[in-house]
Amino acid sequence: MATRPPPEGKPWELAAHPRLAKGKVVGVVVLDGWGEAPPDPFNYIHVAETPTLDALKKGAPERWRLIKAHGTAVGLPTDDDMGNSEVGHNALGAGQIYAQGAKLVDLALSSGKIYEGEGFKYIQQSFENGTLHLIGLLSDGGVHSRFDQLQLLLKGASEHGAKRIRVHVLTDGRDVLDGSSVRFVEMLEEDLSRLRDKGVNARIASGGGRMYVTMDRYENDWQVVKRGWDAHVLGEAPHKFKSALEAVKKLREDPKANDQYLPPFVIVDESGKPVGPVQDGDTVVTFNFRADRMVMLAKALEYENFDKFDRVRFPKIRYAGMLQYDGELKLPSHYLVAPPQIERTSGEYLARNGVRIYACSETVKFGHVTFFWNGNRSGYFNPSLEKYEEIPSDIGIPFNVQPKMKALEIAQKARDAILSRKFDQVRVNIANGDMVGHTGDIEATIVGCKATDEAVKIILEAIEQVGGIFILTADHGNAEDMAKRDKSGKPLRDKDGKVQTLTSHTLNPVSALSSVKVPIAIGGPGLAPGVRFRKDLPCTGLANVAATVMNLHGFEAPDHYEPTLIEVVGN
Ligand SMILES: O=C(O)[C@H](O)COP(=O)(O)O
Ligand SMILES: [Mn+2]
Ligand SMILES: [Mn+2]
Repeated sequence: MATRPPPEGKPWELAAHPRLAKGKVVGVVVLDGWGEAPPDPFNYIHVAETPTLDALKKGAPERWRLIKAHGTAVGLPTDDDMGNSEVGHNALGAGQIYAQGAKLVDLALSSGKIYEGEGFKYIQQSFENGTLHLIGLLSDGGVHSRFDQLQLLLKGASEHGAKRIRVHVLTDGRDVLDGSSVRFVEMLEEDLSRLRDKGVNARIASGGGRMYVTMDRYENDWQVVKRGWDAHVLGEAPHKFKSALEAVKKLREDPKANDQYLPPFVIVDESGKPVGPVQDGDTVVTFNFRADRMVMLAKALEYENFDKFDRVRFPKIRYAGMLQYDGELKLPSHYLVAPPQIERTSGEYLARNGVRIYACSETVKFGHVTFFWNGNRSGYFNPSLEKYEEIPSDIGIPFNVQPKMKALEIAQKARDAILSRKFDQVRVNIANGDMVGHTGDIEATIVGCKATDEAVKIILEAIEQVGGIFILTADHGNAEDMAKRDKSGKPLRDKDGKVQTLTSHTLNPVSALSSVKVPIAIGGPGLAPGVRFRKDLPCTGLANVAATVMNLHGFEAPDHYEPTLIEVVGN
């Protein structure tokens, strides 16, 4: 991975493409969670009415194809790893494949290097007298965290001196099946009991469902993080239990309960006292490797000056992230594993070559099309050439209740940006396939997919009006398959005969189709007539898109980029 290192010291100037003109407006549309799968009653993209997107597929066979969006094609440890927004947008924007957080943590743990690094040495200093708190997502989804990494870290930390450990668990049900929280808590309790046998005072101290407690992103709703702070740090929550297993089982008895949205809880001792609030002299590690849903908590844990909610108490702790979550903000300042150094992204190249860029999405995906796209870098490369616009997402309402989300608003902003002719690239992320897909609500997902199609129509019409070019793709799958399946591809049913809903991103279990592919389409009146997708590149993925986009802007891509998907034939 990252086989061809970026050319240090090489010029930033891009050569002109020999056949493609500069100066066309290029609309770059990323449909979030929009994979390609065979027609099927659980393929809600197929079930929904999507005439605009259907026309792209049927209308121009040389300008529509599939590319890989999961596993090693996006820098994940194996091809059994489903894709996600972070690695997807990193690959789309960077044009190169980097070993991603999940893999870097695996390597650091298996080699033991994690325990030799500055970050671990820093937290280790508090092991003698303080408690080690581990906060993160309890899941084997491999998107934000992995259970086996937590297990190794618990074992390794205790072998390296941690005597008192408290784990604060966020239940998933989004990247893994709803209800799996019970099994994960059971497995964690077994591990902690083994540690106790070895004399380590180890317990689960608090928890809650990831979407309601702690793991908000892009500052959509600080109340989510406050609920986490109260439970994990202050030891206060509306629900108190003697054990985490009792907590998840009891809280799930509510017929509307769901792992993603479990209320916050704390574990208390016989006298009703919380077993593990964070105190002065303690250490906190947030064990998620992925940044977006840990940055807000990291700010609360690290910043002396903080006004997003009343922390009540700001304990003097040593805090480290599994990774550094924001390289620009240097947040957190201490971390156990160095994040991938994603360099020379297409955004930076294009800005340095005078391309004016507009990027837009709604809050829940805004960082995807800016921060992730630009290699986990916040801010502009050149503020005089770029404009990033965020449309506030709905707060406090699940996306199945408002499944159209802000698709139309994003499309209208994109249309205005295209028609203004102030920008050469207008880039958007349309979130519905993913965000509504994660709710597992069938009817809502169909509405969301239809809204996506309508938004695309608006953008393509604007491109048509200015004689521009569009390139449309996705970052990973989600809404195209919402049934959990057996190895033969047959939907799995629960004990009542109901098909089990797949709320996660997709990974087709059928061996012959075991890769997840997303569509990519190009077109628009500005596209030179001889442009078509190459046929000599059978193994392509999201990382091939950046070179393609550069070509559409009239530039050759740098040599170290994954190859372009297009060629120009004829005269
Ligand atoms: O954070 C989330 O919402 C999910 O775990 C992954 O979805 P995303 O990769 O599309 O953001
Ligand atoms: Mn996504
Ligand atoms: Mn998602």
